[in-house]
Amino acid sequence: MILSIDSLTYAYANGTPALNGVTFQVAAGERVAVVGSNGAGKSTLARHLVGIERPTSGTVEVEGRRTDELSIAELARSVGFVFQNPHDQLHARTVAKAVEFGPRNLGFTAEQRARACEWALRVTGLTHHAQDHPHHLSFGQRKRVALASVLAMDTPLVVLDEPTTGQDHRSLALLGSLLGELAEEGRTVIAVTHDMEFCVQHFERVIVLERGRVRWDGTVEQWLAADATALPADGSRDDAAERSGPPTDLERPQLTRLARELGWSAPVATVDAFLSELRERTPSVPAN
Ligand SMILES: Nc1ncnc2c1ncn2[C@@H]1O[C@H](COP(=O)(O)OP(=O)(O)OP(=O)(O)O)[C@@H](O)[C@H]1O
Repeated sequence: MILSIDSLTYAYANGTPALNGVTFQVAAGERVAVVGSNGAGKSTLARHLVGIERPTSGTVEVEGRRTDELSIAELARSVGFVFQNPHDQLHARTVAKAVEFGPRNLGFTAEQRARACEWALRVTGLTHHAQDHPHHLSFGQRKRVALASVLAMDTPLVVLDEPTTGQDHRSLALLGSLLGELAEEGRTVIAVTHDMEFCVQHFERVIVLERGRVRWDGTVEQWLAADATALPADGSRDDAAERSGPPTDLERPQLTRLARELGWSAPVATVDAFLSELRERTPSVPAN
């Protein structure tokens, strides 16, 4: 297992509880989407993976080593973290320098640095912006610079916090093919996201967080097909969650919800899958 989280509980200094007994493991090469409503604890969880936060109790192990025994610099060799807001990450005067910063800190040779940066700029579509000042780019482009600067560090685990925010259609396609490329290389990707279409298209496993707990953990197919009122992953009932109803259904893709409303049993999540199911049910709908 590249990541092993056991009974992770965390409360902020002001006493706000953010995580409550989170337990799951991730195998090398998996692509995992962490979803859940505002305040569920997703970003807090992501920050534990890079050591920005440390557990109040419980453990987080990356590549078999407990994160509370490692410095942030040591963890940076194993985990790359792309912040939700690129401002938190970009301090260099050019895009190229921003992307080179991490590999330089990790002690890459000049040749390794050049290769890693060239690749990271290319796969994020930024080669032509290498000499631009990051602050002169759009928000979506700056997010891709932040992504490139993490990819260039060549870590086995990459954690993305809301990667699709501010990305246009072309950039989303680029991000999708990049995730495919990372998977082929056997790198592990964990993304915190509110973007259900993105989650269904590019991830194989979904973890639903709710009020600091794991409410659901399974494959994308199981998640699409699951009953929205399913019990929490640990089999226990959370009274507070019960009172507020089952929010997980709201987090499924729009097309999945539409297909359910139409009474279709097959889980459908993309336009192609929807059309194919529709054509099967309604022969009068022309094939394109
Ligand atoms: N710096 C902080 N100090 C105190 N409480 C915080 C802090 N950051 C987050 N929290 C609280 O911790 C809980 C979990 O927040 P977190 O940001 O991890 O949720 P999230 O699932 O990432 O939400 P969102 O989808 O809105 O980004 C919330 O109750 C939030 O108000």
